[in-house]
Amino acid sequence: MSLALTGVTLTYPDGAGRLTALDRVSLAVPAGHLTAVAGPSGSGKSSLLAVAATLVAPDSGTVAVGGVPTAGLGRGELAALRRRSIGIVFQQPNLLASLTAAEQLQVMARLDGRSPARARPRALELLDAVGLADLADRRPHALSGGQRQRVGIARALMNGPAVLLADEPTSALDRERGAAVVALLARLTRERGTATVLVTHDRDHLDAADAAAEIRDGVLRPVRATRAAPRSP
Ligand SMILES: Nc1ncnc2c1ncn2[C@@H]1O[C@H](COP(=O)(O)OP(=O)(O)OP(=O)(O)O)[C@@H](O)[C@H]1O
Repeated sequence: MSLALTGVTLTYPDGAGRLTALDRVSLAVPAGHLTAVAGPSGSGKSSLLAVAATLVAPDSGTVAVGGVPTAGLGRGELAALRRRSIGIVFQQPNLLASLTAAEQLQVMARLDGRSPARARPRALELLDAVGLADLADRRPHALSGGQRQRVGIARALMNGPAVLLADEPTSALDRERGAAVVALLARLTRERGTATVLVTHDRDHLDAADAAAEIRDGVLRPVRATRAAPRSP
């Protein structure tokens, strides 16, 4: 299993007591599968991704990324695991204003201690995969919101992660462009073999996923078991 959360409970301080953000959550995502998790505001979606991204350690339960249990790892080892094995797509892509689309991706290689210049062919290949081959040298101000989000998705794949985590990547887009971004995530998940988790408040996006779950008050419930995703025509 490329991503496995088992019995994960996460609490936050809340006045004199604790607020349970995740309540014994288990989630297993194999390589090449997209799991979508829908839930209303405050249900625990961001907390779920933060734990899966190894940014927050759970109070109890275990997280394994690419088959590696994270519990015994130190800060440096966790940071290396995140750089190499986890890609994150944010609500807003937060692109750097002065860099072109290709350079946004090449920066990822630099952060991993590799040459940005040598990473350019891979950056161009990924921009092609997200439908932006012709826009590689555009800066963010000259890209639409949907195009910027596609750059964010390509950037998340730059280091060839085993796990791809997408935090409401459609929230700043209209319905049509949002659906296109989810379809793109589903296709890239199959093509690149990532274990992908998409969290969303929009239940309509569940249909595009291989497996669907719902989260409420920190409790995760499957709404549809794993099935083969519909193939795009
Ligand atoms: N750092 C924190 N300290 C205390 N409570 C927190 C903290 N972060 C989140 N919470 C609480 O934990 C619960 C789950 O929050 P979380 O951000 O995971 O929900 P969400 O589903 O992502 O919400 P949204 O869709 O609004 O982003 C909420 O009740 C929230 O108020």
